[in-house]
This record gives sequence, structure tokens and C-alpha cells, in this order.
Amino acid sequence: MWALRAAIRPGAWLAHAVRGRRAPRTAPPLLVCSERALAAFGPGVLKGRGGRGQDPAADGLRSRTGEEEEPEDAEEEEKEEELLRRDPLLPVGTQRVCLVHPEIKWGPGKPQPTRAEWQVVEAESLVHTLDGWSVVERMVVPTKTPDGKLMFGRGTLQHLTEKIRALPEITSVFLNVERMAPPTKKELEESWGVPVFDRFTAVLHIFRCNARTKAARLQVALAELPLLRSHLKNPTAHLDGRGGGSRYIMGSGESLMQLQLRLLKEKELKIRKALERLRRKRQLLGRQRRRREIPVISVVGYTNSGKTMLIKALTGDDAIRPQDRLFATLDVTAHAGWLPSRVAVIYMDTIGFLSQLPHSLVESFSATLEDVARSDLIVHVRDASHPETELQKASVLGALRGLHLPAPLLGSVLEVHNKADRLPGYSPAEPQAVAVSALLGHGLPELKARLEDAVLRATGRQVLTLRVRMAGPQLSWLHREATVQDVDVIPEAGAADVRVLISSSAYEAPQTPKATHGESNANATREAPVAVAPSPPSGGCHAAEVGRKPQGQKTMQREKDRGTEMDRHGGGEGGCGAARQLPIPRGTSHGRSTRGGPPARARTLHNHRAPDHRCSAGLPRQAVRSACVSVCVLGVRLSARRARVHVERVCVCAVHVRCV
Ligand SMILES: Nc1nc2c(ncn2[C@@H]2O[C@H](COP(=O)(O)OP(=O)(O)OP(=O)(O)O)[C@@H](O)[C@H]2O)c(=O)[nH]1
Ligand SMILES: [Mg+2]
Repeated sequence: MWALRAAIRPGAWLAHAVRGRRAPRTAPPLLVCSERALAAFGPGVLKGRGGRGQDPAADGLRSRTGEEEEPEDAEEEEKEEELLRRDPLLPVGTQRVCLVHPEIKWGPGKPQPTRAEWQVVEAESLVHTLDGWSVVERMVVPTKTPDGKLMFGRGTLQHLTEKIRALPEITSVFLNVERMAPPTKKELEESWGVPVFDRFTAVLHIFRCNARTKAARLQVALAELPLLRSHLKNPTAHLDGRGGGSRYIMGSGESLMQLQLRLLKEKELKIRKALERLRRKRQLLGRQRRRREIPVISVVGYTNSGKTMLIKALTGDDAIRPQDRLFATLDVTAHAGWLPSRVAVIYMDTIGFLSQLPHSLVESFSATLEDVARSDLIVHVRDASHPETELQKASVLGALRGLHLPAPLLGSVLEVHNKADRLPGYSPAEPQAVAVSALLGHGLPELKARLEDAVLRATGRQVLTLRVRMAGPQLSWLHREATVQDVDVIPEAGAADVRVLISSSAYEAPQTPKATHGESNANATREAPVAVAPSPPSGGCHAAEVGRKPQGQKTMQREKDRGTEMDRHGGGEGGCGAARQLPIPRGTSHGRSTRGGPPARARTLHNHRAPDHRCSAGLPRQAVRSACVSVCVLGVRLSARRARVHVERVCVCAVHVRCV
């Protein structure tokens, strides 16, 4: 005989477990938002719909990956909205749910070691995710015939029906199975007298409630098509052949069933087309990000493990609002942040995983998860305090493998054990994992250092401090070929120590022998003993050459020769048009970097011959020129023989100064 556990009232073990899983809904601490971080990405890369604070439900100053931000063709927009109009999947309003968990005792259908009680807890969390829904009864019912039409044996079902019928307060039954066949649903609803729904329907309904962007809503609409198909019925079928009416509609030669199937097929094609349009836009934005060389870190993990909270802690973005509910995040959103060496990165917040998610559901969200495949690094956030953390890990890794990610990306996943504050003295068993508390900010410095290390390795970059001559062309070369993070001018030496983030390919170019550069190290910032940067084209005679990236050994050698020549002639400043000589770093506008690194940092320009010197206060041009005697440092006051000026900005044609 079977045992109907926890039928009358929640058993102590279960009630305890359930209480344990529901963390209090406390407001997360407010952190300072990094405005500069966001500014660094320029327009079109990071955008929030409607700006900060407009959507109180949104979990952050989110920059969705761009799909819905572009102005849409009005007609297309209307068509897409039409696709998204549908009836609710589950009953609306307050629901008191009876949770029935069929426990498969043996056989291939038996789930992996997950204990029934935790499956019940997770199912209960799903119900609580819906506003106004509560679980009033829980039942774990053993079954040997999960694939049978009625899921349970005859005697078991009868017993269960009596139990459910004896509970007048329940308004629906959640049968905790992945999918339920329509005939099963029909029979059970007739026996129990209340609506019955499965895990797929519950998750789909939650997705519907939480999806905000058009991409997410379209993906949900795509995911629910199989459900709609399985519920199709032909009301005239019973009339067939009895003379009671035509099974064809208005003589079209198409039965109602065929018509419904055709309409669903057309709907599917339209949704796929709309998703493809959004995918192209996302790819475009991805290309823009890559052009700007901003590394992307995808944060993945089981639902409710703290992904959003971790991104909030890493970026300091107080507009991000983590929530204690499953599938709070459904849209991939991008958030800007900085790593210790002021390396700008984008964190991608992603949809959480759940065990036993129907395959079609995961597949429909594959377009969103494409962003994960294109990232430079994956961070796997785990809830270390969860009793089933190992199973959650297995579930996430299984889903990641299903995404067909590039092997190096999959091989370099950085594991973060979150919620360590709930486990005093916790230390991860995995040597590579980092324990943190995103809530309290514990372990974040170590995590950031590890992230930087991994990101630099993944993107083939390193942070170096190089000493360059101010009179030489090296600094401008560095501005072009690397991200200059800091310039420390040493006036008495006529040199500067320049901290740069440089790609290995640029750094290891033939004319930059490592011996003279000092040791390269992805993390450590090293002093280079001598001026080292490869020389740019002579004197900046041709604007095209000034902005050109050295490609291949031949080009580099030519540039080296020119550089040698240039050095012999004292600084390499030719007599060409000064506008072409001004070494504005590529990708900058008005001295503001868009290649990573904080904007409006003091930037040293070595060129003595700035093309024009403009003074907003009417200072004589000569005075301004003499003020820019040696270096032009943005935002820094310079004293000169005749004037004291404040260099406000540097653009291609002028150095703009203000009299102080
Ligand atoms: N105690 C503790 N709670 C945390 C920590 N990090 C996150 N939480 C809580 O865990 C819950 C879920 O956090 P989220 O960041 O929304 O989790 P998520 O992984 O983004 O969840 P989904 O978007 O739903 O997949 C929230 O109530 C957080 O307050 C932590 O380090 N310690
Ligand atoms: Mg989230």
C-alpha cells in the first residue's frame, strides 16, 4: 500500500523546509551607481528603456540587449503585439493550490538523487512566485506508473480523489510533473472537480507574468505553441458522417482542426520572423561592443541563486533590484562595471535555470542565451546555502552544455559560491571557486581580481606600465593601440610612466622585444625600464597612417624603420599639417575614451604642435600656445610664462582652454 504523506497538514519536515526556503523580502542595501561606467559605453550600447526608475518592477537600470529599443516600424509593431495577445494560461486571481507530487519509486523516470521534499519545496516556490497564489496542501504520492494515462494506479487515484474532494478550500491542483497529456488533464479535472496544471504550464505562466521585453514575450509565445496545439479540439468531429453538419468550414475544404493548426503554424512563422529581426539587432549591438573591445561577462546560474544581486554588488548600480522569486529575470540585460585595473566590462544578467524544464521552453529562450555564447567569460553563480546545490550545479552545467558553447568558454567557467553569509566559516570544496556574499559584499575584492585575471586571459590582454619619452611618438602609439589608463608625467626626465591595457598581439609585435619591456603580467602592473612602444608612422604626415593599426610583420617593420628615422630627427615631428599630427587616441571624441577606461581621465598628449589653441576667455592665441608648452593634460591647470590656462578638451583641430 502506498502512503499519502503530509496529506492532512504540512508535516514538520516539510513545513520547516518550506519556511527555510522563503527568505524574508528585505530591501537590498542601496549602492552608488557608477555613472561613469555607463557613460563609457557611448550611445547605442547600453540603453535602458525609458531610463532609470521608470519601471518599478524592473530589476535594474537594465540595458536589454537592444532588441526593443530601436524604433520599430509601426505596422510591424502592431503585428507583433497581435501575436502576443492571448488568454491567461492559468486561472486569474487568488488561488489556493493543492500540490501533488508523484514520487516515482523506480525505473528510468525516477529523477536523479533529488529528494522528493526539495522537489516539493521548489514546486511550492513556483506557486508563490505568482501574486495571490498560495499552497494550502501538499501531498507526496508514490507511483509506479507515471506514464500511464492517469499517472497513478487505480487504488491510489481513488484514495487521492477522496482526499482532494474532502478539501473544499482548494481552488486548483498543481501536479508536479514536467508535462501532462491533455486526456490526463481532462480526466483528473473531472475526477477532482478543480483545474489541474503541470510544471510546464506553471513555468510558462510565470514567464508570461515576468516577461517585459518584446523578445522575452515573443519567446514565451513561441514556447506555449506546443501547449496550444495539444489542446486543440474539433467540436464538429462528433458530427462527422452523421449528417448533423459539415466538418468543413464554409465549404473551404478545411476542417476546423486543420484551420486551427494552420493558424498556429502561421503564428509560429510570424513569431520566429519577429525573433529573427530582434536577433539581428542584438548581433549588431554585439558587434558594436566587440568593436569597442569591451569584454563581456555572462552571469548564469540556477534561478534565485543571486545572479542579479551579484551584478548589483559588482557594478554598484542601485537601480538593480534583485527579488526573492523564481525567474525574476527573464530578459538578458547588460550592466557596466569596472575591474580593479580599471578595465571596463559588461555583465550580462541572464534567465535562471530550473531542473526538469521542458526542452521546448529552453529552446525558445535559446535566442536570448545566444548572448552567453558570444561572451568572453561565464560566471556560474551557485547558492552555496541550498541543500541541493550540487544538483543545481549539475542542472546548470547540463543546460550550458546544451547551448553548444565554444569549448574554451565552457572550459573557463568561473564558479562563484554565493550566499556564504548563511554558512559561517564556509570555504568552497572546489579550489577554483570563490565564496562571496553578494548581499553583504563579502569576497568581492577577490572575485574582482579573479574576474580580471580571467577576462584578460580570455581576451589576450595585459596591464603594463611603460616608460615613454614625452618627445617621442610612443605615447600616441599607445593611445591608438591600447587603452591608456594612467599617465604619470616625470618632467625632469622628459618621460612618463604610462599604464596601459594592451592586447598580446600589439604588445608582442616584432619590434617590441619583451626584454626591453619588462615582464608582462596580466595582473601585475610592471614598470618598464626604458621607452619601449613601437614607433608610429613618421610625424603623422598622413592622417590615415596615424590611425592605422600595424598589421603583420612587414607593416610593423616599416613603421619601426620610420620610427628610428623619426627618433634620429628628434621627436619625429614632420612639417605636415598639424591637424594630422595631433595624436588623438583612436575611438575618442573630445578626449573622452570609448575604448574602456574611465572617461575624462587626465590624458597626456605629447605633441608640442597642437594645431590650434582656442581660449574661451579671449586669451591671445600666443599665450595659449605657450601655455601648452610641454604637455596638454585634460582638466589640469597649466602655468606658462604668460598665462595660466585650464585645458578643457582636445579635439582633432584644437586644444580648447579656459583662462584661470
Ligand atoms: N543571504 C543572502 N541572500 C542573497 C544573497 N544574494 C542574493 N540573495 C537573495 O536571494 C534572492 C534572489 O536573488 P536574485 O539576485 O534575484 O537571484 P537571481 O539568481 O537573479 O534569480 P532569478 O533572476 O529569479 O533567476 C534575493 O532575495 C536576494 O536578496 C547573498 O549573498 N546572501
Ligand atoms: Mg535575476
